[in-house]
Amino acid sequence: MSKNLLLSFKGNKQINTEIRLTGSKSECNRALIISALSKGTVGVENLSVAADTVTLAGSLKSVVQSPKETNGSSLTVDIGPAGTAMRFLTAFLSLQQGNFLLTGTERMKQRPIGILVEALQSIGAKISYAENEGFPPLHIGGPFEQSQANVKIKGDISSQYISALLMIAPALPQGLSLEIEGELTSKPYVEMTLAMLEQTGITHEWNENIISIAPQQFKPAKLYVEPDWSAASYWYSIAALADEAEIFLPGLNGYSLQGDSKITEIMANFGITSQFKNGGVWLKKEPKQVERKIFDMKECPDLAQTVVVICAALGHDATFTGLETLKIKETNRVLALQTELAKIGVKFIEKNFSYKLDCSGLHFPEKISVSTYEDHRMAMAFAPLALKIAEVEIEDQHVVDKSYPYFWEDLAKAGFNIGTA
Ligand SMILES: O=C(O)C1=C[C@@H](OP(=O)(O)O)[C@@H](O)[C@H](O)C1
Ligand SMILES: C=C(OP(=O)(O)O)C(=O)O
Repeated sequence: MSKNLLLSFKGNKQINTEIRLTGSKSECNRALIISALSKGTVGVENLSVAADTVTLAGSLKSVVQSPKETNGSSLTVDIGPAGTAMRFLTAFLSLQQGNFLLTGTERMKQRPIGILVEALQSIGAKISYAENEGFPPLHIGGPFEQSQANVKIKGDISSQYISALLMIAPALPQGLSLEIEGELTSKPYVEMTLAMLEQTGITHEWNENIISIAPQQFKPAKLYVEPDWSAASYWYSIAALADEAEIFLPGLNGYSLQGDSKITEIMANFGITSQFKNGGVWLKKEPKQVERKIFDMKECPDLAQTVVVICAALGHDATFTGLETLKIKETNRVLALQTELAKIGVKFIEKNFSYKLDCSGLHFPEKISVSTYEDHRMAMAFAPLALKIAEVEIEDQHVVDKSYPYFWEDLAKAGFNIGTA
């Protein structure tokens, strides 16, 4: 495990900075898979430096370059902590010639994948579990002969299963018709997948709960990756916790494919305005009484920790809904939030499928030490607390590499003091 960091912010809590964010992890993951499926017809611009996308790019390269003889040997593909890559590769590798062992971190082996595996098996894919039923690692032997085009799939556990299937659909001889059962969680991510497929000429039909994609060729295209709005959310948090803030994030636009661009709307409630000009977004802090009491995170689960910590730090009692999927992400994020918020006297209480923040005991000690549970978003959501607490120790500095490797450098640029603990 890498070193812990000590964060502090000396002097006036005024932030005035320009931060160039890396490309969206979600857009990159899709662009890389689509590009690989298109066999080079589709190119990618502005690739992210996020470790998850670097790992996915490396895995795809190793698969393409691996010898194709069928002597029974198997290529191990280890995607570490990258959940989206795990789900997308499960579908992608089913179509490739060869045998693969798809694995990841110990946490990855606890993140469910049975729904996607069953859907793929139902159309003929050859996948089996290497350890525990329903979880990675997986043995995948491809390619397969497609037995049918119709698939029923549960929509309320992870949208990544659906995106994974939609991306391989045009390359399947019969295409795919996905019937989504139950409510669809993280819907903007499915819309992002379809929009990026459209940019490469792939058409779809979406009628009620059925999404269909016929067999089609990818058209020559360049997929341009926008900076990461989930990463931008930490700058909204910094603006909210500072006394004064003016922050420019170049490259972000108001018509994003990323559902997490909803942070602009959420943070307007906290007096953080977002103005799109000069090729980016300008964040400004205006005085405002926070009134909104309910936040539904179903469409933007990756913003949950950011917004919960902002409310806690501002002593704003609010109710959160749509957090059902948080327990199966990099860590059990609900439990992690409950444990870490207790360190500033805030309770996060589960009641009838929603969570209520009780900030009545809020206090800022001289120092807190934040555990990060191998979750980049725990580190980044709690780091802005250094604007309220003299010393914030964050466990495992490299945990942020997953989506935002230059996070600490960017904080230093904005005026935070960063030392090793
Ligand atoms: O498709 C994607 O790129 C993602 C979908 C979301 O997952 P779920 O659909 O599991 O909520 C999100 O949390 C994840 O970080 C990225
Ligand atoms: C949930 C996340 O990632 P993944 O599922 O790709 O591991 C995330 O980045 O917050």
